[in-house]
Amino acid sequence: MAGASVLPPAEVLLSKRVQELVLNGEEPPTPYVSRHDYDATKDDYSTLSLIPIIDLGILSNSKASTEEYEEELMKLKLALQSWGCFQAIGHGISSSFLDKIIQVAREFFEQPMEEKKKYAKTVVEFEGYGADPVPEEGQSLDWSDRLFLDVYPQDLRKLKFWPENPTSFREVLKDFTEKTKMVTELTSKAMAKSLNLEENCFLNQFGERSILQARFNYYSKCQRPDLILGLKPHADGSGYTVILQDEVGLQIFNNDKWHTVPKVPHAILILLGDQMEIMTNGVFKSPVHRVLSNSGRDRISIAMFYTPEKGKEIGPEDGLVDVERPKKFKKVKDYADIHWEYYDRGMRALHTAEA
Ligand SMILES: O=C(O)CCC(=O)C(=O)O
Ligand SMILES: [Fe+2]
Repeated sequence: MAGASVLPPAEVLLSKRVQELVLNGEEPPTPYVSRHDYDATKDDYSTLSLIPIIDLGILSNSKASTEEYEEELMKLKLALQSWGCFQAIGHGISSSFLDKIIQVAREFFEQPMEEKKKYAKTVVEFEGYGADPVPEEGQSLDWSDRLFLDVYPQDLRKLKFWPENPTSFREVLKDFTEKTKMVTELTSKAMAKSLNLEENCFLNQFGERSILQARFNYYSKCQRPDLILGLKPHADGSGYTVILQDEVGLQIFNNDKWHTVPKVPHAILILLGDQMEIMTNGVFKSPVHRVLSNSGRDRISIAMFYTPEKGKEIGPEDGLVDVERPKKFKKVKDYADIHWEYYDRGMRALHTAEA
């Protein structure tokens, strides 16, 4: 690691992209060191997990009550109780489109720095090209670059941050937003049905102006995957998050172990955030997850955060509260803001919503 006696403050480091450090052949500066569990005798990727694969195609016809449908619904419920995530197939987005958006994301990140910096954010903002906002002193930094954009509702789009190159970027992202909305509708209904709730209950909690934010993540190759993480352990503050990945790297913490999310071609990972744990009164889990860095290859992921509308109160569904399972959470609004306050300090915010 760089052995300078005066550490550059995070603000200075974050004004430079990880991709720049790599291109300049610089060693990872100390604030990026965050990993303490590396075991050289084990292969990091060996615990390819048994994260359930759910066919949303089977669940898309909510009137069907075939054996196959009931079985898939049960699988979905078990997946979200035990893992808080699942790999969705039969989601209705074509493989060629998924390849296209990953390709467009890759083309964006592979451009020269000056082109990407046209969309640069400051170190305290969320939206735009750069890194997460500066965390509190002492918190480690992530070995990644990202482009973060509000994509829905449409009037919240700030096009000054939307790349014009590659030329298809904006169109593809608009399309992907529409398609992701369809997937969230299907998923929200299926989750409700799996819990014997009215199928629109979660959609109603998210509200008409439910939010979608896109985060394009680029994880550069890293010389020290034993010490440095692509993304530090966290749970999402969203309702839930829809994730595409072009390579393995994402890990879910479950039963005291990290499990690597395998690459299932053209599957989409649906990962619950804290707000779904609140709405389900703790029946479904919001899993802690992280991203490894890798010395051999880079990685692209696209995360779409699906979050209840601004200012809307959400809380546990009545149908999931009874004497045996008393209300675990209170009603909250704009939980994502609280989530970020705690995230900056390397903490989870879920306890602030406890009843
Ligand atoms: O890169 C990934 O696979 C996951 C990204 C993630 O967890 C996030 O952006 O919150
Ligand atoms: Fe996440």
